[in-house]
Formats: sequence, structure tokens, C-alpha cells
Amino acid sequence: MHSVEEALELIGKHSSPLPDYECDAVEALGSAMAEDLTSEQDSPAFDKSMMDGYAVIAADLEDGPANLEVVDEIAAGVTSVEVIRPGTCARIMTGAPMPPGADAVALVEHTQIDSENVHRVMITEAVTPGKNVLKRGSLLSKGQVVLSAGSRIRPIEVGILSDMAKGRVTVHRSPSISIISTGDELVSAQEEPISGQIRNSNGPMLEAMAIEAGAQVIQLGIVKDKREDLAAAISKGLESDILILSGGVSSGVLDLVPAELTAHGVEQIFHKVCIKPGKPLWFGKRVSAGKTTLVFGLPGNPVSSLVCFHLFVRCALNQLQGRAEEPLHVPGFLLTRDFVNNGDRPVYFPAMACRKEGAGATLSPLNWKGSADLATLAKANALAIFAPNSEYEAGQFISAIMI
Ligand SMILES: Nc1nc2c(c(=O)[nH]1)N[C@H]1C(S)=C(S)[C@@H](COP(=O)(O)OP(=O)(O)OC[C@H]3O[C@@H](n4cnc5c(N)ncnc54)[C@H](O)[C@@H]3O)O[C@H]1N2
Ligand code: MOO
Repeated sequence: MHSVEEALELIGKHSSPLPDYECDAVEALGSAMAEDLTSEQDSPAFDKSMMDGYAVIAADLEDGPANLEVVDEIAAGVTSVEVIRPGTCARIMTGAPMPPGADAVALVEHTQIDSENVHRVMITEAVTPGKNVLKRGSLLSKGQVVLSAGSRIRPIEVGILSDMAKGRVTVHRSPSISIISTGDELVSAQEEPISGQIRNSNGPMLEAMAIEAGAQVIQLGIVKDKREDLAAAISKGLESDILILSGGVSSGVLDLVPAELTAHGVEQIFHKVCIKPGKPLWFGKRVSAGKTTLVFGLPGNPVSSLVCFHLFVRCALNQLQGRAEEPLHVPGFLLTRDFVNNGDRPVYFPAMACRKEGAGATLSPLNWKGSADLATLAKANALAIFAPNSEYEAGQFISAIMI
């Protein structure tokens, strides 16, 4: 049985970024940059006034208020060629390029208009050189890397790309994921379960997780534990970049998934990981006619499915989308109560992480009742990680993953 780290390494080894393409920055929201974006020019590209007022020579105001001649008026988007000489100034708007010769901007609030002569203004307060001016290249210099390949595109990046790359960006194609929920006992969320039946919570939950992770989802619904039904659904699912099946991967007589996947040419990379919940996880890969499909058989228990998606499917999704590795395990949480893990597997235990003033980040394991207890997860925002056969005391520092 593989450790979590070994399983993640194997998934990483078998997942390569999907082909890239160019699209509008807004359309790329949630994707990752496929290449670095470097600044084509200095930003700002010119010395820019940051206030409405008068572009002046600071030295003209050194000896107190000065009455200056107004030789020009400069709006944003206009470049003035009028040189500011001693004793002169130009009316200037916020965002406009500074005229040659001027080295500061006096605020309009610190001036008195000469009602007799509109071409003159009294500046009442001194300014230092550079005051209210954003120097050319002070934000970015030409050639500087602004966004690196692998960085996720958030609304901030959309703004930067619109400013610097004509609103276009090259990203990796987002992966398609097919989802199959296996089990004779399953009925859809809209149906009324009768004796022994349960509603399919995994299908919609995994679909939501896949969408959140930036994938295109093909929901293949509920499939009975019958070879022919499973075979038909698997054939369809293998057209996607990733196929996820939930249920039917442990050791029962109706756990048909691993055998049926192998029969469809899916090579098993590993079966079973040393983790609780999620031990029966199955991972494989099929390469057929140049098309690669990664296949995850997730354990049917809802929490096991959720944890396996968070840890393992997301790892593959990040690789396929060329996303920079984000550290999954966050250290330094203060445990709020004693905890014993008597089992021989590391436990990823539902917990509430909290940041309190003066106390740092605390982590409280919830009253979780095992792999079928999804309801308690609604109160969790983290999974506390406890090593096998270990006792923990309140006040100890432990790691967690955020969910
Ligand atoms: N003899 C052994 N039995 C089991 C082992 C083992 O190693 N040896 N492992 C246990 C562990 S750990 C888990 S986890 C489960 C996982 O089993 P399967 O992946 O085969 O899942 P199923 O048996 O099909 O279902 C388990 C459980 O989850 C419910 N389920 C299934 N699908 C859904 C769904 N879409 N939505 C909601 N709930 C679902 C199902 O009704 C079962 O209650 O195996 C242990 N057994
Ligand atoms: O590992 Mo299973 O996922 O304990 O419930």
C-alpha cells in the first residue's frame, strides 16, 4: 500500500499539462498562465500627474507663495510640448503626462485664481520636487516579469492582462472530467429512496468540486453494479481527460470497478493508499490513439470521496492545467483538544480552523462519525492530519489541509 506522498508522486508523474491556447483574459478566469507575461514597456510609460492642479518647478515656490504664468492646460491622454520655464506653470489633470521642465504638481486646492487674468495663478503652498508625480517606470520596468507561467488567473490578473497584454492570454485547455456514480443502492437526489436505497450525494458533490477546480464536467449519472452498464459508461467516460468513478473499488463481490477498468485498457498505477478515509483509492491511466485519460476510482463513502478528490484528483487537475504547485499541507495550527489516533493509517480528520487575535491559528477536531458522515463536514473548513498510532495533547502544533 502506498503512502499519501508516494501516491501524489505517481499521480504527478503520469499527469502532463494539456495543450495551450490563446483566449480573452476574462474567459481564462480560474485557468493558469501557460507562459510568463513580461512588461512590454515602462509603467507608467511617462511621468504622470497624480492630482488635479498645476505642473510647476518646485524651486519657484521655495521662497513662499508665487504668482505664475499659466502657459498650457493638459488633460489625461494629451502630451504637452510646452516647456515649463521658471515663473511659468501648466494646469494639469490627474493622469496627464507631465510637461517638459516641470518637476512637481501643486494641488488645485492650494491655489488662487487671478480673476483679472486667467493666464496667471497664485500658488499658496510649496511643493518638493517629485511631489504628486508618478515617475516613468516606477511601477514596472520594460522586460520585467509581471505574471509567471503557472500562476492562477484571478480578477486581479484579468486587470493586469487587460492593461498589459491587450486582454489576451495563453492558458492550458481546461480538463474535461466525466463522473460516474456506481451502486445498485443509489437513486438520484430527486427520487424518494425505498428500503436500503440512498440518494446519490457523491455525483453532484464531485461535479461541484470539479467545476470549482476549473474543469468541464460530463455527468454520466448513476450506473448499476452490472458489468454491461458499467462497461458502457466507462467507454463514454474514457473520452474525457479524467474519468472519476465513485464506489465499487474495495473488496466486495460487487466491487467491479477495478476489473472493468482494466478490461477497458486502463493500466492500474496503484490501488489502495495508506490514508483514512480513502484507503481503497484506485488510480490508472489509459493511452489510446494519442489520447490520455487519467482514471480515479474513489471510495463510495462520501467523505472518502471528498478527501480523495481534495488530495489526489486536485493534484492531477493542477498538473493538467499547468498550475504552479500550491502547498497543500499547512503547518502551525494549535490543537484545541487531546486526540488519539489508534489506527495504522494517517487520519485526515474534519476540523474547524480558527484565527483568534493573540492566539494564532487554532484547530478543533469535530465530532466526526466516520466516512459516511458528510453532515459534520458542513461545519469543517480543514482536515487535521494525525499520524498513525499517535497521541496528541491540546496545545501541540499540527498540520492541516484547508477544504
Ligand atoms: N473487506 C473490506 N471491506 C471494505 C474495505 C476493505 O478494505 N476490506 N474498505 C472499506 C473502506 S475503507 C471503504 S472507504 C469502503 C469503500 O468501498 P467502495 O468504494 O467499494 O464503495 P461502496 O461499497 O460502493 O460504498 C461504500 C458506502 O458508500 C455509499 N455510497 C456509494 N456511492 C455513493 C454515492 N454516490 N453517494 C452516496 N453514498 C454512496 C454506499 O452506499 C456505501 O454505504 O469500503 C469498505 N469496505
Ligand atoms: O478509508 Mo475508508 O475511506 O475508511 O472509509
